[in-house]
Amino acid sequence: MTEEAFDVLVVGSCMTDLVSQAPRLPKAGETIHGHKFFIGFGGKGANQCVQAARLGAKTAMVCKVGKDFFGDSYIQNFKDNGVHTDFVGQTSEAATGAASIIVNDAGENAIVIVAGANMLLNNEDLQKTLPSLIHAKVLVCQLEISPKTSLQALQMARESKVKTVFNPAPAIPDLDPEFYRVSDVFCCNESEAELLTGFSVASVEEAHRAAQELLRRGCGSVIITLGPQGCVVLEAQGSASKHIPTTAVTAVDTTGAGDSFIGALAFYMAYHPTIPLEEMARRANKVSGVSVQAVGTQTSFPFKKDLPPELF
Ligand SMILES: Nc1ncnc2c1ncn2[C@@H]1O[C@H](COP(=O)(O)OP(=O)(O)OP(=O)(O)O)[C@@H](O)[C@H]1O
Ligand SMILES: [K+]
Repeated sequence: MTEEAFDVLVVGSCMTDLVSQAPRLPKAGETIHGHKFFIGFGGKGANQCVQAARLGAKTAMVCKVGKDFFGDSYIQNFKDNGVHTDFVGQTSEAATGAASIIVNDAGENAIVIVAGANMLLNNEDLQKTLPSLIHAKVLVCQLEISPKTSLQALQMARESKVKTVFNPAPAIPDLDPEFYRVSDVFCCNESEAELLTGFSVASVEEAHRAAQELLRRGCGSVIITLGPQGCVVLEAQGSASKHIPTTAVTAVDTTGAGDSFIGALAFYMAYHPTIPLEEMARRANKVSGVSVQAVGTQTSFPFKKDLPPELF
Protein backbone atom coordinates (compact mmCIF):
# COMPACT_ATOMS: atom_id res chain seq x y z
CA MET A 1 0.00 0.00 0.00
CA THR A 2 1.25 3.45 -0.85
CA GLU A 3 1.05 6.16 1.75
CA GLU A 4 2.30 9.01 -0.37
CA ALA A 5 0.44 12.23 0.30
CA PHE A 6 -1.96 13.45 -2.38
CA ASP A 7 -3.92 16.62 -1.84
CA VAL A 8 -6.71 16.04 -4.36
CA LEU A 9 -8.15 12.58 -4.89
CA VAL A 10 -10.66 12.03 -7.67
CA VAL A 11 -12.75 8.85 -7.57
CA GLY A 12 -14.38 8.56 -10.97
CA SER A 13 -14.42 7.65 -14.62
CA CYS A 14 -12.00 7.36 -17.53
CA MET A 15 -13.33 7.21 -21.07
CA THR A 16 -11.59 7.06 -24.39
CA ASP A 17 -13.40 9.23 -26.94
CA LEU A 18 -13.30 7.80 -30.47
CA VAL A 19 -14.45 10.67 -32.63
CA SER A 20 -15.32 10.43 -36.34
CA GLN A 21 -16.33 13.49 -38.32
CA ALA A 22 -18.55 12.79 -41.32
CA PRO A 23 -20.79 14.83 -43.65
CA ARG A 24 -23.84 13.27 -42.00
CA LEU A 25 -24.75 10.61 -39.43
CA PRO A 26 -25.07 7.10 -40.98
CA LYS A 27 -28.48 5.40 -41.10
CA ALA A 28 -29.02 1.91 -39.63
CA GLY A 29 -27.06 -0.63 -41.67
CA GLU A 30 -25.26 2.03 -43.65
CA THR A 31 -21.50 2.58 -44.04
CA ILE A 32 -20.31 6.06 -44.98
CA HIS A 33 -16.94 7.77 -45.33
CA GLY A 34 -15.91 10.36 -42.80
CA HIS A 35 -13.19 12.97 -43.22
CA LYS A 36 -11.48 13.01 -39.85
CA PHE A 37 -10.85 10.69 -36.91
CA PHE A 38 -9.23 11.35 -33.56
CA ILE A 39 -8.91 9.77 -30.13
CA GLY A 40 -9.45 11.93 -27.06
CA PHE A 41 -9.04 11.37 -23.34
CA GLY A 42 -12.29 11.97 -21.49
CA GLY A 43 -14.50 10.80 -18.66
CA LYS A 44 -15.67 13.36 -16.11
CA GLY A 45 -13.53 12.06 -13.26
CA ALA A 46 -10.32 11.98 -15.26
CA ASN A 47 -11.04 15.39 -16.80
CA GLN A 48 -11.52 17.02 -13.40
CA CYS A 49 -8.38 15.36 -12.05
CA VAL A 50 -6.28 16.49 -15.02
CA GLN A 51 -7.50 20.09 -14.66
CA ALA A 52 -6.62 20.16 -10.95
CA ALA A 53 -3.17 18.70 -11.74
CA ARG A 54 -2.54 21.30 -14.48
CA LEU A 55 -3.11 24.06 -11.93
CA GLY A 56 -0.43 22.48 -9.74
CA ALA A 57 -2.40 20.20 -7.42
CA LYS A 58 -0.78 17.00 -6.21
CA THR A 59 -3.47 14.63 -7.47
CA ALA A 60 -4.22 10.93 -7.60
CA MET A 61 -6.89 9.30 -9.72
CA VAL A 62 -8.91 6.40 -8.34
CA CYS A 63 -10.47 4.56 -11.27
CA LYS A 64 -10.56 1.33 -13.24
CA VAL A 65 -9.53 0.77 -16.84
CA GLY A 66 -9.28 -2.39 -18.93
CA LYS A 67 -6.17 -4.48 -19.45
CA ASP A 68 -6.12 -3.26 -23.03
CA PHE A 69 -4.52 -0.71 -25.32
CA PHE A 70 -6.84 2.12 -24.28
CA GLY A 71 -6.24 1.39 -20.61
CA ASP A 72 -2.47 1.48 -21.08
CA SER A 73 -2.61 4.72 -23.03
CA TYR A 74 -4.91 6.33 -20.46
CA ILE A 75 -2.43 5.50 -17.69
CA GLN A 76 0.29 7.14 -19.78
CA ASN A 77 -1.96 10.19 -20.24
CA PHE A 78 -2.29 10.53 -16.46
CA LYS A 79 1.48 10.29 -16.07
CA ASP A 80 2.00 12.90 -18.80
CA ASN A 81 -0.27 15.23 -16.80
CA GLY A 82 1.44 14.62 -13.47
CA VAL A 83 -1.52 12.65 -12.06
CA HIS A 84 -0.45 9.78 -9.79
CA THR A 85 -1.66 6.41 -11.00
CA ASP A 86 -1.11 4.30 -7.87
CA PHE A 87 -4.87 3.78 -7.62
CA VAL A 88 -5.64 3.21 -11.30
CA GLY A 89 -6.65 -0.45 -11.48
CA GLN A 90 -6.58 -2.56 -14.65
CA THR A 91 -9.10 -5.35 -15.10
CA SER A 92 -9.39 -8.11 -17.69
CA GLU A 93 -13.13 -8.42 -16.94
CA ALA A 94 -14.18 -5.39 -19.00
CA ALA A 95 -12.82 -2.97 -21.57
CA THR A 96 -11.68 0.59 -20.81
CA GLY A 97 -14.67 2.93 -20.92
CA ALA A 98 -15.24 4.22 -24.43
CA ALA A 99 -17.42 6.79 -26.13
CA SER A 100 -17.88 6.27 -29.87
CA ILE A 101 -18.85 9.68 -31.22
CA ILE A 102 -19.94 10.65 -34.71
CA VAL A 103 -20.14 14.37 -35.48
CA ASN A 104 -21.76 15.63 -38.69
CA ASP A 105 -20.92 18.83 -40.54
CA ALA A 106 -23.83 20.61 -38.83
CA GLY A 107 -22.15 19.87 -35.49
CA GLU A 108 -24.82 17.37 -34.41
CA ASN A 109 -23.64 14.13 -32.90
CA ALA A 110 -24.59 10.54 -32.15
CA ILE A 111 -22.81 8.93 -29.22
CA VAL A 112 -22.61 5.43 -27.74
CA ILE A 113 -20.99 5.24 -24.31
CA VAL A 114 -19.83 1.90 -22.95
CA ALA A 115 -18.81 2.49 -19.33
CA GLY A 116 -17.04 -0.91 -19.19
CA ALA A 117 -14.32 -1.09 -16.53
CA ASN A 118 -15.60 2.10 -14.86
CA MET A 119 -18.54 0.17 -13.44
CA LEU A 120 -16.20 -2.35 -11.78
CA LEU A 121 -14.55 0.17 -9.47
CA ASN A 122 -15.67 -1.06 -6.04
CA ASN A 123 -15.32 -0.86 -2.30
CA GLU A 124 -12.24 -3.10 -2.31
CA ASP A 125 -10.49 -0.59 -4.59
CA LEU A 126 -11.53 2.25 -2.27
CA GLN A 127 -10.15 0.48 0.79
CA LYS A 128 -6.70 0.38 -0.86
CA THR A 129 -6.73 4.18 -1.06
CA LEU A 130 -7.55 4.66 2.63
CA PRO A 131 -3.99 5.36 3.86
CA SER A 132 -3.77 8.19 1.29
CA LEU A 133 -7.39 9.28 1.47
CA ILE A 134 -7.23 10.11 5.16
CA HIS A 135 -4.42 12.60 4.47
CA ALA A 136 -5.98 14.19 1.38
CA LYS A 137 -7.40 17.70 1.45
CA VAL A 138 -10.19 17.27 -1.09
CA LEU A 139 -12.04 14.30 -2.59
CA VAL A 140 -14.05 14.72 -5.80
CA CYS A 141 -16.76 12.35 -7.11
CA GLN A 142 -19.25 12.23 -9.98
CA LEU A 143 -21.82 9.69 -11.23
CA GLU A 144 -20.09 8.04 -14.19
CA ILE A 145 -19.11 5.06 -12.01
CA SER A 146 -21.38 2.94 -9.82
CA PRO A 147 -23.28 5.44 -7.58
CA LYS A 148 -22.68 3.05 -4.67
CA THR A 149 -18.91 3.43 -5.08
CA SER A 150 -19.17 7.24 -5.34
CA LEU A 151 -21.26 7.41 -2.19
CA GLN A 152 -18.87 5.12 -0.32
CA ALA A 153 -15.91 7.28 -1.31
CA LEU A 154 -17.68 10.45 -0.16
CA GLN A 155 -18.60 8.79 3.14
CA MET A 156 -15.01 7.62 3.70
CA ALA A 157 -13.75 11.15 3.05
CA ARG A 158 -16.30 12.62 5.44
CA GLU A 159 -15.25 10.25 8.20
CA SER A 160 -11.65 11.45 7.77
CA LYS A 161 -12.64 15.14 7.63
CA VAL A 162 -11.52 15.40 4.03
CA LYS A 163 -13.47 18.11 2.14
CA THR A 164 -15.84 16.63 -0.44
CA VAL A 165 -16.93 17.96 -3.82
CA PHE A 166 -19.77 16.09 -5.46
CA ASN A 167 -20.72 16.64 -9.08
CA PRO A 168 -24.02 14.78 -9.71
CA ALA A 169 -23.28 14.22 -13.40
CA PRO A 170 -24.75 12.68 -15.40
CA ALA A 171 -27.76 13.41 -13.21
CA ILE A 172 -30.07 10.62 -12.11
CA PRO A 173 -33.61 11.52 -11.01
CA ASP A 174 -33.66 9.12 -8.04
CA LEU A 175 -30.38 10.26 -6.44
CA ASP A 176 -29.85 8.67 -3.02
CA PRO A 177 -30.57 11.52 -0.53
CA GLU A 178 -27.42 10.55 1.39
CA PHE A 179 -25.35 12.17 -1.41
CA TYR A 180 -26.48 15.62 -0.25
CA ARG A 181 -25.50 14.96 3.35
CA VAL A 182 -21.94 13.88 2.46
CA SER A 183 -21.22 16.81 0.09
CA ASP A 184 -19.34 19.83 1.40
CA VAL A 185 -19.77 21.39 -2.02
CA PHE A 186 -22.54 20.14 -4.30
CA CYS A 187 -21.71 21.44 -7.78
CA CYS A 188 -23.88 20.89 -10.83
CA ASN A 189 -24.94 22.58 -14.06
CA GLU A 190 -28.38 23.96 -14.98
CA SER A 191 -29.83 20.78 -16.47
CA GLU A 192 -28.66 18.66 -13.53
CA ALA A 193 -30.17 21.18 -11.11
CA GLU A 194 -33.46 20.99 -13.04
CA LEU A 195 -33.57 17.22 -13.01
CA LEU A 196 -32.74 17.00 -9.30
CA THR A 197 -35.08 19.73 -8.05
CA GLY A 198 -37.87 19.49 -10.62
CA PHE A 199 -37.64 23.30 -10.94
CA SER A 200 -36.95 25.10 -14.19
CA VAL A 201 -33.39 26.52 -14.11
CA ALA A 202 -33.27 28.79 -17.15
CA SER A 203 -32.21 32.05 -15.51
CA VAL A 204 -30.00 33.32 -12.69
CA GLU A 205 -33.16 33.96 -10.63
CA GLU A 206 -34.31 30.37 -11.05
CA ALA A 207 -30.81 29.11 -10.22
CA HIS A 208 -30.98 30.97 -6.88
CA ARG A 209 -34.19 29.13 -6.07
CA ALA A 210 -32.81 25.71 -7.12
CA ALA A 211 -29.67 26.30 -5.04
CA GLN A 212 -31.80 26.90 -1.94
CA GLU A 213 -33.67 23.68 -2.58
CA LEU A 214 -30.46 21.64 -3.03
CA LEU A 215 -28.95 23.15 0.14
CA ARG A 216 -32.11 22.32 2.07
CA ARG A 217 -31.45 18.66 1.28
CA GLY A 218 -28.36 18.72 3.48
CA CYS A 219 -25.20 19.69 1.59
CA GLY A 220 -22.70 22.18 3.02
CA SER A 221 -22.87 24.55 0.06
CA VAL A 222 -24.12 24.63 -3.52
CA ILE A 223 -22.71 25.86 -6.82
CA ILE A 224 -24.80 25.83 -9.99
CA THR A 225 -22.79 26.61 -13.14
CA LEU A 226 -24.58 28.67 -15.78
CA GLY A 227 -22.37 28.55 -18.88
CA PRO A 228 -21.59 32.09 -20.14
CA GLN A 229 -23.43 33.50 -17.10
CA GLY A 230 -20.87 32.09 -14.67
CA CYS A 231 -22.40 30.48 -11.62
CA VAL A 232 -24.53 30.87 -8.54
CA VAL A 233 -22.98 30.12 -5.13
CA LEU A 234 -24.91 29.41 -1.94
CA GLU A 235 -22.69 29.04 1.10
CA ALA A 236 -24.87 28.26 4.08
CA GLN A 237 -28.37 27.81 5.43
CA GLY A 238 -30.14 31.09 6.01
CA SER A 239 -27.90 33.04 3.63
CA ALA A 240 -28.66 34.36 0.17
CA SER A 241 -27.03 32.86 -2.89
CA LYS A 242 -24.74 35.07 -4.96
CA HIS A 243 -24.45 35.29 -8.71
CA ILE A 244 -20.80 35.19 -9.80
CA PRO A 245 -20.79 36.43 -13.39
CA THR A 246 -17.90 35.72 -15.73
CA THR A 247 -16.13 37.66 -18.43
CA ALA A 248 -17.55 37.27 -21.92
CA VAL A 249 -15.30 35.22 -24.20
CA THR A 250 -15.69 33.89 -27.71
CA ALA A 251 -16.62 30.27 -27.12
CA VAL A 252 -15.16 27.84 -29.65
CA ASP A 253 -16.10 24.55 -27.96
CA THR A 254 -17.66 24.34 -24.51
CA THR A 255 -17.05 20.58 -24.15
CA GLY A 256 -15.46 19.91 -20.78
CA ALA A 257 -16.15 23.37 -19.33
CA GLY A 258 -17.98 21.93 -16.35
CA ASP A 259 -15.12 19.53 -15.64
CA SER A 260 -12.54 22.30 -15.93
CA PHE A 261 -14.58 24.34 -13.42
CA ILE A 262 -14.75 21.47 -10.91
CA GLY A 263 -11.06 20.59 -11.28
CA ALA A 264 -10.21 24.23 -10.59
CA LEU A 265 -12.57 24.36 -7.62
CA ALA A 266 -10.87 21.28 -6.10
CA PHE A 267 -7.49 22.97 -6.60
CA TYR A 268 -8.62 26.12 -4.75
CA MET A 269 -10.23 24.15 -1.93
CA ALA A 270 -6.98 22.21 -1.43
CA TYR A 271 -4.48 25.06 -1.74
CA HIS A 272 -6.42 28.21 -0.80
CA PRO A 273 -8.85 26.82 1.76
CA THR A 274 -9.32 30.13 3.53
CA ILE A 275 -10.56 32.17 0.58
CA PRO A 276 -14.38 32.43 0.43
CA LEU A 277 -16.18 29.92 -1.78
CA GLU A 278 -17.47 32.80 -3.90
CA GLU A 279 -13.91 33.85 -4.69
CA MET A 280 -12.97 30.25 -5.53
CA ALA A 281 -15.96 30.16 -7.90
CA ARG A 282 -14.93 33.49 -9.46
CA ARG A 283 -11.46 32.07 -10.17
CA ALA A 284 -12.86 28.71 -11.39
CA ASN A 285 -15.03 30.72 -13.83
CA LYS A 286 -11.83 32.22 -15.23
CA VAL A 287 -10.11 28.85 -15.60
CA SER A 288 -13.07 27.20 -17.33
CA GLY A 289 -13.54 30.34 -19.42
CA VAL A 290 -10.14 29.57 -20.95
CA SER A 291 -11.22 25.99 -21.73
CA VAL A 292 -14.17 27.11 -23.87
CA GLN A 293 -11.80 29.02 -26.14
CA ALA A 294 -10.12 25.86 -27.45
CA VAL A 295 -11.40 22.65 -29.02
CA GLY A 296 -11.64 19.31 -27.27
CA THR A 297 -11.87 18.43 -23.62
CA GLN A 298 -8.54 17.90 -21.84
CA THR A 299 -6.75 19.45 -24.82
CA SER A 300 -8.47 22.74 -23.96
CA PHE A 301 -7.68 22.79 -20.22
CA PRO A 302 -5.19 25.50 -19.24
CA PHE A 303 -1.98 24.96 -17.27
CA LYS A 304 -0.92 27.25 -14.41
CA LYS A 305 1.66 28.88 -16.71
CA ASP A 306 -1.12 29.95 -19.16
CA LEU A 307 -3.11 31.79 -16.49
CA PRO A 308 -2.73 35.20 -14.82
CA PRO A 309 -0.78 35.02 -11.52
CA GLU A 310 -3.63 36.65 -9.59
CA LEU A 311 -5.54 33.37 -9.90
CA PHE A 312 -2.96 31.67 -7.65
N1 LIG B 1 -19.47 30.73 -23.22
C1 LIG B 1 -18.79 30.82 -22.07
N2 LIG B 1 -18.09 31.93 -21.76
C2 LIG B 1 -17.38 32.02 -20.62
N3 LIG B 1 -17.34 31.04 -19.69
C3 LIG B 1 -18.03 29.93 -19.94
C4 LIG B 1 -18.79 29.74 -21.12
N4 LIG B 1 -19.35 28.51 -21.08
C5 LIG B 1 -18.96 27.96 -19.91
N5 LIG B 1 -18.16 28.80 -19.22
C6 LIG B 1 -17.54 28.56 -17.90
O1 LIG B 1 -17.55 27.18 -17.64
C7 LIG B 1 -18.35 26.89 -16.47
C8 LIG B 1 -19.07 25.59 -16.66
O2 LIG B 1 -19.88 25.70 -17.81
P1 LIG B 1 -21.34 25.04 -17.92
O3 LIG B 1 -22.22 25.59 -16.89
O4 LIG B 1 -21.75 25.18 -19.34
O5 LIG B 1 -21.00 23.55 -17.54
P2 LIG B 1 -21.45 22.20 -18.24
O6 LIG B 1 -22.84 22.37 -18.76
O7 LIG B 1 -21.21 21.12 -17.25
O8 LIG B 1 -20.42 22.14 -19.42
P3 LIG B 1 -20.16 21.02 -20.50
O9 LIG B 1 -21.29 20.02 -20.37
O10 LIG B 1 -20.15 21.78 -21.78
O11 LIG B 1 -18.85 20.47 -20.13
C9 LIG B 1 -19.25 28.10 -16.30
O12 LIG B 1 -19.61 28.25 -14.94
C10 LIG B 1 -18.36 29.23 -16.80
O13 LIG B 1 -17.48 29.64 -15.78
K1 LIG C 1 -13.27 23.00 -24.74
